[in-house]
Amino acid sequence: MPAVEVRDLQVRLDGVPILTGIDLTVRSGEWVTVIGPNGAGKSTLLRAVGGLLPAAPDAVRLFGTPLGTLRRRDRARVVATVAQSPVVPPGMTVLDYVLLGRNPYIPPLGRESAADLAVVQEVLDRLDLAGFRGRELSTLSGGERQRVFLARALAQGATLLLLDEPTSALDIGHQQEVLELVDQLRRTEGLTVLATMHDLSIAGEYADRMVLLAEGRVAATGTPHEVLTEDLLSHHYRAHVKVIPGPHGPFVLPTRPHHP
Ligand SMILES: Nc1ncnc2c1ncn2[C@@H]1O[C@H](COP(=O)(O)OP(=O)(O)OP(=O)(O)O)[C@@H](O)[C@H]1O
Repeated sequence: MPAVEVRDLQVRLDGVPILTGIDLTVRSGEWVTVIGPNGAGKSTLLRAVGGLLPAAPDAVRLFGTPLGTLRRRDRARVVATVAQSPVVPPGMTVLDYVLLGRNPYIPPLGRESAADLAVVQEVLDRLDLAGFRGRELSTLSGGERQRVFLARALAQGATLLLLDEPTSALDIGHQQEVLELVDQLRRTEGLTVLATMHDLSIAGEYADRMVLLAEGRVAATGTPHEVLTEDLLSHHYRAHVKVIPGPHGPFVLPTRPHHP
């Protein structure tokens, strides 16, 4: 059974059509990355799949269950989202923020258990964040904060991870560390990943399949080799690029246009 099934998804925001006729299947254990120019609708698609938009709940099924029939708490055990700029409650420490990921497991009016704290500590260790436990989020650098957002999602223990630009603020070392960790969790814990990324070479290295969105519609879908082509990218991004083969996927290099 697929982890994500999207059929003919239409999203309008404030009367404006943002996504039109989107079909998308993500198999269990697969890593699918959505690419596309600014404003194409990538974040909106992830928000719709994560149940964060009221639009068309019947157009999305998670592990066979229509999204609209899942209660919030049950949904949170199935799908965890790392948004581009999550809202952070003022004054909150890293530990308390990552503990929010355990909310779906804490009984109403109850407190976190020792097991919840152990899960959080393990995630903090894995993401190189143990030394930041007591720090207020507002005092962290952009990259440190981005790792904390991912930590909260991993602490949630959901099988489907939605990552909206998870590495945009990270240096190349931390980019690799975070993406390798997610890929390792995918292989060892059977996580399914649906991500958006602007770095096309990195996107192609990690994804099994890619979806190119343009103006709210699916313009292409397939393996990184099928989607990351000079023709498709120059047409939809209006960019001059060179695509060269790499060991884990094509490398996409922006090149300056020729001037006569
Ligand atoms: N409430 C709204 N009303 C009207 N238009 C909206 C609303 N919210 C988002 N949009 C528009 O929807 C389009 C898609 O936005 P979205 O954030 O999904 O794009 P994206 O592909 O993730 O872009 P980026 O690469 O810049 O992050 C944009 O043109 C945006 O301006």
